[in-house]
Amino acid sequence: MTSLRDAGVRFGARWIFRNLDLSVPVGRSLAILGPNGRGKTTLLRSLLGFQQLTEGRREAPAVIGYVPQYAGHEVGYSVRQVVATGRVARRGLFAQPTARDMEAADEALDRVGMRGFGDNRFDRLSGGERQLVLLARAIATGASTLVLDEPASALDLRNQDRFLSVIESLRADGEHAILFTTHLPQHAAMAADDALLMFGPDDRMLGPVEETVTEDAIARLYGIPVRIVDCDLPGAMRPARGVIPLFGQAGSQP
Ligand SMILES: Nc1ncnc2c1ncn2[C@@H]1O[C@H](COP(=O)(O)OP(=O)(O)OP(=O)(O)O)[C@@H](O)[C@H]1O
Repeated sequence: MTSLRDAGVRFGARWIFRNLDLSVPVGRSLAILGPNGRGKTTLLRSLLGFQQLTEGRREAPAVIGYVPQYAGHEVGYSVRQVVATGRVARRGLFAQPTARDMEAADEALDRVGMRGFGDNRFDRLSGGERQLVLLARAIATGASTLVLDEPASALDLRNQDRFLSVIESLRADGEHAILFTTHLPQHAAMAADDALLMFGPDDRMLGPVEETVTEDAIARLYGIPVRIVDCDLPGAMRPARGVIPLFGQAGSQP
């Protein structure tokens, strides 16, 4: 279980969030939504223990799989080596990957559809390819909690679909607690059990996506009207949910 209790973070005089109670048990996923600068990364960093809380308490497992918003360049390392670092991290700074670590790295790469890139140099991958590799690295840690900061921001539509399937399979295996931030409410609707909508430091909505990712709530969050469309296509594994932003209509909002 990863949780925050009565948590708050303040930078100078500005509270980013406060009075926050949040817990994500194994077997569930939580999407965190909010406009730019609202505090999503600060919240994830607080959950990871990288950001000290100004008030409140944090409870988390010793190892968390983390996909940062911006990756270092890892100059000269192969994709497999980068993914394998996810496994050795828990054994100490100077540990070397074993044959089993490399095997686990390949399995994780398989899971995100990047096995064929294993021998490529990580620093020569595209932005979207790197995001998938970093997701594989987080999976390869074997951690039960995965914290993903905008993990799909550079992915094309096909790879967004792949990413959503990976999250879904991690959720279905009942062995992971998953938290991710996103600017795409449809990703929350498709891959999360619960959503946290950050309206302001002390103003938020937290609950099942069916109750939180609604046209009214998303319009209030971004100041843009949206329409939510459910599509139940014949032969599809399950219904799809789309959130369509009505660009150019913000002025007509109350
Ligand atoms: N260490 C810090 N000191 C002071 N202010 C900070 C610090 N870290 C973040 N901030 C500020 O806190 C606010 C929240 O930042 P954060 O990165 O958490 O937002 P975000 O919701 O993740 O934004 P985005 O969607 O643009 O990635 C921003 O205004 C940022 O400038």
